[in-house]
Amino acid sequence: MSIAYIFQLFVRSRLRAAWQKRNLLLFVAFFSTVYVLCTLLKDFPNDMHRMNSSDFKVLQMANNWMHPKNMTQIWKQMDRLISPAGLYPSNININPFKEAIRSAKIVKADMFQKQVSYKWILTLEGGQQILFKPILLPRDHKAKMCDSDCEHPEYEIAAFTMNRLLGFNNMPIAVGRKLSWYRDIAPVASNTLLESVNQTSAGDLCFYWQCPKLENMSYFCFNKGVVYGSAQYWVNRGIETFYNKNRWPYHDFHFFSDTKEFFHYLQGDDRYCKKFRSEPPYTEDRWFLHIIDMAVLDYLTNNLDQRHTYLVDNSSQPFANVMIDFGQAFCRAFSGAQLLAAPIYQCCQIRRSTYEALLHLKDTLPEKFEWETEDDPIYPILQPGDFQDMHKRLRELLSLLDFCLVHKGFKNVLFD
Ligand SMILES: Nc1ncnc2c1ncn2[C@@H]1O[C@H](COP(=O)(O)OP(=O)(O)OP(=O)(O)O)[C@@H](O)[C@H]1O
Ligand SMILES: [Mn+2]
Repeated sequence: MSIAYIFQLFVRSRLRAAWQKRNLLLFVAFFSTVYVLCTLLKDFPNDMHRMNSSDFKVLQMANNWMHPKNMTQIWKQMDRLISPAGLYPSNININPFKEAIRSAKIVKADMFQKQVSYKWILTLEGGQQILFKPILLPRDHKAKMCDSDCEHPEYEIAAFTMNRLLGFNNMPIAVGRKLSWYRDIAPVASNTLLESVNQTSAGDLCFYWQCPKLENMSYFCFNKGVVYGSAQYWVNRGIETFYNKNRWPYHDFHFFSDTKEFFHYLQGDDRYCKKFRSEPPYTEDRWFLHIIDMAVLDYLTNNLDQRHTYLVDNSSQPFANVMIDFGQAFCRAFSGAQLLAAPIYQCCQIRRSTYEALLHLKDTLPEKFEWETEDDPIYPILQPGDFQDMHKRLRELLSLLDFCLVHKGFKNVLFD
């Protein structure tokens, strides 16, 4: 046996060992890949909210993530995000949820005849419902009919956007949605909804509706059956409005109050605030500071209609504050706007996070608002005049708060 032969045997055995090891490596690599893929898929779509927008777009293109089989999961996940702190956490990307509300297939459509505004309740694939308020009135503010209680659903979207930008995160997600009556609604509509409209020879869908404060009914049409409106996530929890002695304590701060008395309080007298603070549940900071947050959003959007609304748990106990009902906001006919800020300037107390969000938005509001709404089917959500009024009111709120900070000191005004 020559040395060359022994060497050859040695080389061959090394090569064979290397080959076997390679197989082993391949084997390990294959199963690791399968394991990693399984882990990723297990959390999909649960992990959607951790993605940024570009990840989301890639995923959308690659996976058809709004496939019917994923929808139940998406809605379940949205429900799981609800906590006493709000309807969704601040640090998540809500674009996937907005997209789902805006485009999931409608499987059932009905009129929603609670309260007074014209609205539908739509069930989406996967079982989630949305409150859909069709836009009936022209978008320019000269044609506003808010003083007749006819609603502008686009303001629900504006209010939602501000609620999010202020970090409240307690308004159900509201986005614009474009629907075709013929394609999306008629095939799944209840008889009540079908019978409520008449089709004209031109293919428009028309109906009469009573705006509460108008003497006669108004006539509205969806041209060629195209319907634009606000689509709002329906919170599947018990929801209640806080009434006290047949009055609404939050409203006592403004337009239900005696005007003369109010101007007295405008001079910096906080007696009314003290009285309010002494009545449960407003003795508790959490509830009281929510009223201040409501006043911030109502003042910014010039909204009179909001009441203190909250979710209850299974034992009917208050669980989380929410904000709803901004369809009559941005009403120029309402002249007592400064009264909407009464809880703020009379009590001179506010969450530090709300104050800081207002400070931040003072200079960034136009770009932030644009960023949040630019892809909406009813963009621009606000007419330039309405937007400028809102920005002006934001600066006014900061001046009111500056006054408080100077007179009462930071530690008495800002709550952590
Ligand atoms: N997103 C939602 N999730 C769950 N419940 C909701 C939601 N939006 C509204 N509701 C319920 O439906 C009721 C009517 O809704 P909303 O206040 O928007 O109607 P409206 O006709 O504009 O009322 P109003 O006549 O007071 O202006 C609310 O009081 C609340 O109980
Ligand atoms: Mn309303």
